[in-house]
Amino acid sequence: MSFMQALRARWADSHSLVCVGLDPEPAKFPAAFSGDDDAVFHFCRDIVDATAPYVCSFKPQIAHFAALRAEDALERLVAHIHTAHPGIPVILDSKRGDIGSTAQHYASEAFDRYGADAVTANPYLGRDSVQPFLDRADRGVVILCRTSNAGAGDLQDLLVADRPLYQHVAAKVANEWNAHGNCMLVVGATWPEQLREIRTIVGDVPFLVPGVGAQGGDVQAVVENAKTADGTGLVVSSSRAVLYASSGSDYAQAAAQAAMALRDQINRYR
Ligand SMILES: O=c1ccn([C@@H]2O[C@H](COP(=O)(O)O)[C@@H](O)[C@H]2O)c(=O)[nH]1
Repeated sequence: MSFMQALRARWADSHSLVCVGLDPEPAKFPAAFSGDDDAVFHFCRDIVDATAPYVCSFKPQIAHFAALRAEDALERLVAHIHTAHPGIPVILDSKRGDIGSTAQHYASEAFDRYGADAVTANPYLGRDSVQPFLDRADRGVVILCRTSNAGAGDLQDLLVADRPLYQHVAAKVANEWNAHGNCMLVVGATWPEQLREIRTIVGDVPFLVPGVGAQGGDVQAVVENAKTADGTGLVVSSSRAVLYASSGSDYAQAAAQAAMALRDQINRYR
């Protein structure tokens, strides 16, 4: 089954558009993990197991593992998700992009080393830099379009032929780069108007939407502005608000509660 087929099946089976982001920060782990040499894996595994019933996907962010020299924990975590929770796709958030010969290795890193079902990619080197990802038709390619951060507009809003650059990215991905039907776009929850504009440009291309929870994005505006006609089309990602919902011994239950509450909040507006 391809990534897109798996995502659609999971949207239906879980009745959830929630993606839990896996951004380990040991300083925020509960006290029980102090002295645990494999704390990154154990903490993330507990979060995955507790939140799995409420999610359509998981999104590990690679820098959070690499900075801790925990790439091995990331490999084992993705393998754990596939084994313990088959059918839940994993989106590796690595925002890669380089000349084609190097991008080939980034694609292999995401899909062959880590076993991700999809990967985030940076479009600003152009199509050849993303082609090695696009060519893996069974995997997803999630392309940065209008990011959630405060400075997103510095470059993404620059007018090119009378349209903001992010709209060119949206149109190019939807009309040219999505030949295998394996593309998604990153559009931040913090930009409701842009969510609506981009949905108009790209039809049913799914969005990965970070920025709810810790970044303050408005869930109602996200869903109402960016869902597709069938009430799907969105992978709404939250990391810190779920992972660190409690720093006590109830961390896993608190994470499950936060994921479930986000699922229910989203579903109210679908
Ligand atoms: O535009 C973007 C693209 C990616 N991210 C990533 O998503 C999570 C957000 O974490 P929260 O704790 O839910 O704020 C993080 O991994 C970012 O690197 C993004 O925020 N915005």
